[in-house]
Amino acid sequence: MATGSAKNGGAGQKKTSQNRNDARTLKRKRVKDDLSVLQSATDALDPKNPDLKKFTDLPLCEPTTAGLRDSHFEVLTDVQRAAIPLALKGHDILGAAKTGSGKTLAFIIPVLEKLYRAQWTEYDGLGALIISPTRELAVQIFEVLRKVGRKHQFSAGLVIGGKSLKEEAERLGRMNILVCTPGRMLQHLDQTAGFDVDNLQVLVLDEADRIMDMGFQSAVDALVEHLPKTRQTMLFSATQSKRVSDLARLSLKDPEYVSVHEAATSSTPTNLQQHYLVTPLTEKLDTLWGFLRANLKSKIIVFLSSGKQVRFVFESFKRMQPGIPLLHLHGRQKQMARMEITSRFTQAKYACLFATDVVARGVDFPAVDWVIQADCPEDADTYIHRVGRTARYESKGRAVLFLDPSEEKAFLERLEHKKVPIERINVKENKKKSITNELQNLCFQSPDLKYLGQKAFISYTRSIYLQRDKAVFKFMKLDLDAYAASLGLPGTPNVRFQKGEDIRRLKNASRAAISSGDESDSDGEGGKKKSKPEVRTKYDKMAERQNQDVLSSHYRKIIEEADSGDDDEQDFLSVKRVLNDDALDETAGADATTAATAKPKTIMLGNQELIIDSKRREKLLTSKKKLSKYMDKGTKLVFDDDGNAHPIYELQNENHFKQQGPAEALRREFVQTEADKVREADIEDKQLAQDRRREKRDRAKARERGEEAAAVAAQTGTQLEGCDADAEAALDFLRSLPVAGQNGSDDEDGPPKKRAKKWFEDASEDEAEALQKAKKRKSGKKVFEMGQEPDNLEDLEALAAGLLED
Ligand SMILES: Nc1ncnc2c1ncn2[C@@H]1O[C@H](COP(=O)(O)OP(=O)(O)OP(=O)(O)O)[C@@H](O)[C@H]1O
Repeated sequence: MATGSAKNGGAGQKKTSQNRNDARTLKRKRVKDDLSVLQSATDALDPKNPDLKKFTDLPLCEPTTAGLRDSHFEVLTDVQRAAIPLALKGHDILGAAKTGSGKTLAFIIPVLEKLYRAQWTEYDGLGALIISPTRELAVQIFEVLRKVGRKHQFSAGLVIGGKSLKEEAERLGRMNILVCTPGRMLQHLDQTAGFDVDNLQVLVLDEADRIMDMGFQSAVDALVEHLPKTRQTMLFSATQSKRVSDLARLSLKDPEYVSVHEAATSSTPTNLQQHYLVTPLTEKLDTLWGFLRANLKSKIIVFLSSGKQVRFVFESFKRMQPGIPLLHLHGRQKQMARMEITSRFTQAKYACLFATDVVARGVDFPAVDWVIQADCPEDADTYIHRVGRTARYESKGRAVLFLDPSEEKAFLERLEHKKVPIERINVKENKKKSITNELQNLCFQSPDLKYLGQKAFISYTRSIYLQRDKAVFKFMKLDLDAYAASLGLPGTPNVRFQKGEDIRRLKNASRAAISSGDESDSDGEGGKKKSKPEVRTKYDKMAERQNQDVLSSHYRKIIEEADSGDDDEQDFLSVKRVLNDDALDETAGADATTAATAKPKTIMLGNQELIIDSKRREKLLTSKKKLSKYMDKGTKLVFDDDGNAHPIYELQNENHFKQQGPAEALRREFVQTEADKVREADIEDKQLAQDRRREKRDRAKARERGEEAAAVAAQTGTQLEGCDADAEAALDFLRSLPVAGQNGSDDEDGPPKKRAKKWFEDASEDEAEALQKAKKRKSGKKVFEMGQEPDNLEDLEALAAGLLED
């Protein structure tokens, strides 16, 4: 039975496996047929067909179609309609379309289709590489890929750093599609053994113009060197570079230019309202604060030029509590923090995010109402990307650009050239409010905030100085002192140019040139500028005076950083504090003198020069008591019988001294007299000691007599009730007696006094005492030390015996 059944089972198994093979063959055939249908449909596809409206109109495989359907994507956007058919046909693509127009899907769908059609499996290795300039954007692309590609069997990974290289490397080998940032990817290509990209089918560069520009140039060049030339390449951005050199570097083959909005009247979304307002640099924070207070029920992104600006504005505004949740994001934050903030802002209904250009490109925050560019962007392209964070897809949005009067003309020309429609608005006069006082208070109360303010000041000044477009960013026109004051700083950080050049001097030099007509682009403003007398506020003085100790470590840090030269920023600029306070004069050194201001008032007090640099000092001059510390301390005098004053130690008149006799004889006479005095004092001391010993003996005899009387009373039976009471009475009596070595004055209550050691005390006295005690110890008797008190009867006996022996 067992065998038979086994036989039957074997036949059944054979049949099942036969069926499975048949099913597999059938499936393979079906897929092959599907693929050939798909391919013929793709070949027959007319990319310019105006009837292509929906994703279902495209020759897409079932998993992609299902993924799109489940993600509720139905209708093609312009860029998708133009780019996807060309990409499906295998063309290299150079795609440019407005922000928020759906470029991500325009490359993700062709990527999925390409690998599906190649029947890519896990054994084929890496099939597609998508590169993004920022981590935030990479994460977002990865999310879209996961959503739309959910019905596919491909494995996909995110390589953006933030994890150990080893951890990432272990998983790389199994990935079919990777979304990455250029630097991290290059690191893997160089260092991860067995990571093979020879088979790569598609390379995508999102925000290609950014990836191709200076910052990533070398990383991208090195990366492309690892990739096979046979791949398909797609480049997308809202502001596309068509530079031949860039395209050559990526070895694009006859790329198709997809520029769907080229003919449009504007390069920004039509549902975006754009405005600018002219606000001097010194009033920028006032304007920003006023704007936030007026838009508490909004979702706002505020772009600033550097991480340091972001931190300072975020920290100071947070302390002033505007009434809207504040967040901040910049590239120096840890990866986890960046992701956390991104997700919090995504979910928030009302919030204000202060950010650098790290989120200027590609990031798709939902429902942003306002984009504020508080610092002018470096160029019109950056402007377009920043404003593109609102009015995405079909939603509406508003953007406001803050311009300094010196930036207005040239930057508006740049925007016009790029077809950006923008209108001027003004801040209502009654809404204007200065927050300088609040900022000054905050900087005074918090040295950390002041430190951030100084860093923000330096980084802003530096960024303006380094800008390429000198027609827009006129460093020489900045009023640095007023700008520093507007940040709440008690003084203008002394910004230094590399290799000891002082920017202040540099500015002054060119102002001189302007006034003599040397600068061609001068509009006369620089020449008109007069050097204002330096006004120091109450806060300046308070901060200088009171914060100096707390801040010294910060300043040391700034100066050390500048000296060490490991911070690229500090390579270029550094801050040296201008120290006015006397206490810090030493540290200020020669450098401070370069920035020294008007010479302060001084007065002479005795032979001291007192600097009057504050009201406090001036007030001090009215108080005699306080002044006394600056006056001479005076000399002590003694008066002789005739009432004449003499110093305590007065040198004798030399002639008078000589008349008294030879110096050696006088010296000997003096020594002899002093020695006699000491001898007499010694005799007196010895006599005193003898008297004390005698007193002691007398007291001991008196005590002895008392005890004898007590013993006689005991023998005669004169016993009172309660012997304990007797013992206690005896104790009291004995306690009242002076113990060995104590004189009468030590009889008082209270702790025993330490005997003062006399000068020239006879050591033999101590030794004799010590000898006696040793003898008593040897004899096994209890020894009482000076000041010790008897506690019980046994102690009393010992004490009495000791007294008798004395
Ligand atoms: N066909 C579509 N139907 C509906 N919504 C879409 C479609 N395509 C894209 N979107 C949505 O439009 C928004 C913007 O898309 P996407 O981020 O791809 O824009 P983009 O062109 O890459 O923008 P940017 O230039 O700023 O990077 C996203 O929220 C996306 O989900």
